[in-house]
Amino acid sequence: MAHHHQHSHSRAEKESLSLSQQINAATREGHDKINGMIMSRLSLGLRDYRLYREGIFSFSQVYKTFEDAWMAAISPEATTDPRIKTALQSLYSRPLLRTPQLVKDLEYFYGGETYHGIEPMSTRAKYVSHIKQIISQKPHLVIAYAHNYYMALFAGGKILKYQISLARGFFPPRRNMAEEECKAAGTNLFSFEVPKGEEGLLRSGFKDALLDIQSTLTEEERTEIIEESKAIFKNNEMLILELDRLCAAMAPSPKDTGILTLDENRWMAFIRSHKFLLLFVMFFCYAAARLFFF
Ligand code: HEM
Repeated sequence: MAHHHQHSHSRAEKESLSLSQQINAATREGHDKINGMIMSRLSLGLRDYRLYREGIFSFSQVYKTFEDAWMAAISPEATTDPRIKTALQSLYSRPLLRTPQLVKDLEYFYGGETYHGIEPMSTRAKYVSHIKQIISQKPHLVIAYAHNYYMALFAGGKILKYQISLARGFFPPRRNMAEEECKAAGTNLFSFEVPKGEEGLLRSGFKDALLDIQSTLTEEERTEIIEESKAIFKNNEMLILELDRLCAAMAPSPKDTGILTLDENRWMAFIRSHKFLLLFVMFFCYAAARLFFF
């Protein structure tokens, strides 16, 4: 009886989950994995801004592609289904857009250097063409991209910004710019051009708008948004693995940033690289104990 009650209760709860909560629940595993992957690479990226800028270059391509596709889908001449067009218009908020902010970050980190384009056969390029194609076929999938890539900035993004701001000597000096100015010039990705203290309103504004429009979506569209969210986390992983290859080809300078990331892998790596030493120490202790006590 009690069991039955509990069961129906949890089912009722599940049915009342908002689309945002359903996305978060469906991507929890993927999220935890990417979270670990990014945090364990952060201290390396902060040793050399050339590694960090390679990373934000990848993500700038993602934001630019879905934001451009979004603008196209809600423009007056777009042929988007009016129902979806209205939904995408009500989610739109200019200060959320990351493309202009990432352009500023990249301009700062590249300075006078020539900015490389996107390599045709790269993971980035494939992800970009996937986003273009899927959004042109199913414009409601903009919601998956917007939810995951904007909400990310209000949780993990805050933590990243804080860690980046602590990194000593990370921000490359620029002519006529004090260190604080450099810091601001390189972290636009994580800042929103709204009056101070109103950032939370951007986040809640997006969530409220999504709550308002979710009932205008069909069951199938909602399912597709959840499925695409899972694909987004898989694709983020692919981007990170590509960055590993790209960064391995660049030699980071060995200076330490003093940033310790939450990283259990460090211990595993220590044990792996010192296993013979650890074995020897254990054997030695055992032998010493035998010698003394028996
Ligand atoms: C590409 C990478 C990432 C994406 C797309 C992403 C996306 C998201 C999304 C969509 C949420 C749910 C937010 C909400 O509904 O309000 C979230 C929550 C969160 N993320 Fe991330 N995230 C990413 C990386 C990270 C990283 C690297 C960290 C680690 C610092 C992190 C830490 C968190 C935390 C602490 C939460 C809040 C969890 C909660 O409230 O239950 N995320 N993220």
